[in-house]
Amino acid sequence: MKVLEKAPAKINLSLDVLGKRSDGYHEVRMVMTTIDLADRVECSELPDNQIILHSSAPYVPEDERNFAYQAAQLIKDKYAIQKGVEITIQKRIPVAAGLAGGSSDAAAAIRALDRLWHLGMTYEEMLETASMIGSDVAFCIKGGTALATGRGEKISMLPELPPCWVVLVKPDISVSTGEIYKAWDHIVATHPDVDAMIHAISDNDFSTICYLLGNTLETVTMEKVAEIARIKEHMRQIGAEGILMSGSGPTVFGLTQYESRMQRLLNGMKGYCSQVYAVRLCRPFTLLSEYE
Ligand SMILES: C[C@@](CO)(OP(=O)(O)O)[C@H](O)COP(=O)(O)OP(=O)(O)OC[C@H]1O[C@@H](n2ccc(N)nc2=O)[C@H](O)[C@@H]1O
Ligand SMILES: Nc1ncnc2c1ncn2[C@@H]1O[C@H](COP(=O)(O)OP(=O)(O)O)[C@@H](O)[C@H]1O
Repeated sequence: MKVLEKAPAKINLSLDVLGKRSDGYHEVRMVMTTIDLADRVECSELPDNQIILHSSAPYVPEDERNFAYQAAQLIKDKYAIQKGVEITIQKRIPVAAGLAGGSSDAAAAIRALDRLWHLGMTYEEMLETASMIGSDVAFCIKGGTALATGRGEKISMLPELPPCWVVLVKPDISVSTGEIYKAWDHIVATHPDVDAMIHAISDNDFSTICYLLGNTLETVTMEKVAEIARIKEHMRQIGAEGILMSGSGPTVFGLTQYESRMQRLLNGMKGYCSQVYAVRLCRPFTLLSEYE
């Protein structure tokens, strides 16, 4: 038997850091949403007790360092599964981009293995496994639009965003999430208004959502990657209604409700950067346990 799951990328609409915790992580408050730029994760049962993983992208580990591999190992241990699995990941999400590609692959593997091995996992059980892999994996279990708190693993679902286009521009450079958080400790931070963003989403108010976009990590990454400021300025000139860096970066996204403006952004930014995508938003997943 084979099970296929889509693994969509996320963007952060509002990302605030409240401070450093005693466990080394940072306490965050962030509003995130999934977008229709997605990897594909396929899980096929193997008769013998092993995990094999293939990825279509270079530089993505295919052993226990891969987050989807870790998901399979954790589930096999927790549910005492004596069978194996072959995981094939077709990567479309740029790697180390602030788009949570690896986290979403892990979440997709959890959903896929729940179906493959008929485990009947509840959402809470999936969240528990997700949190053992990485901070962003819990959000990726259901996707959609949500508030994430704690180190990112506590999820409260929010209403869906008004429909819009998301244009993504990924500079040809990668940053380390850990280093960006560490550098944040030494800056005078600006704090986005996360509560106002939640209200704007509840009001379905697209222009206020655009106005309130904010990411406290942006200043840090911008100091390291000068191109981010240039991309933002270029997108502003073309006419994106809201512009922000996602996560720890370096990907910048622009929002627009107009197809003509999306086309202008896509064409304008393609001449400027090699990795440019225009996508829609994604609805949250309905989990198998929620059908019952
Ligand atoms: C910044 C965000 C925003 O959504 O996304 P990305 O830029 O990675 O997409 C996340 O907080 C990233 O989450 P994730 O990528 O899962 O991070 P993890 O693997 O858990 O942690 C990587 C490293 O980042 C730091 N870290 C992460 C999360 C957090 N709340 N505080 C931290 O200080 C820690 O140093 C940790 O060792
Ligand atoms: N399935 C995966 N896809 C991509 N990267 C992965 C995966 N599993 C583990 N990784 C590791 O995680 C690192 C961060 O990848 P990614 O999740 O794409 O970053 P970000 O959260 O910044 O978007 C990569 O450099 C890679 O070594």
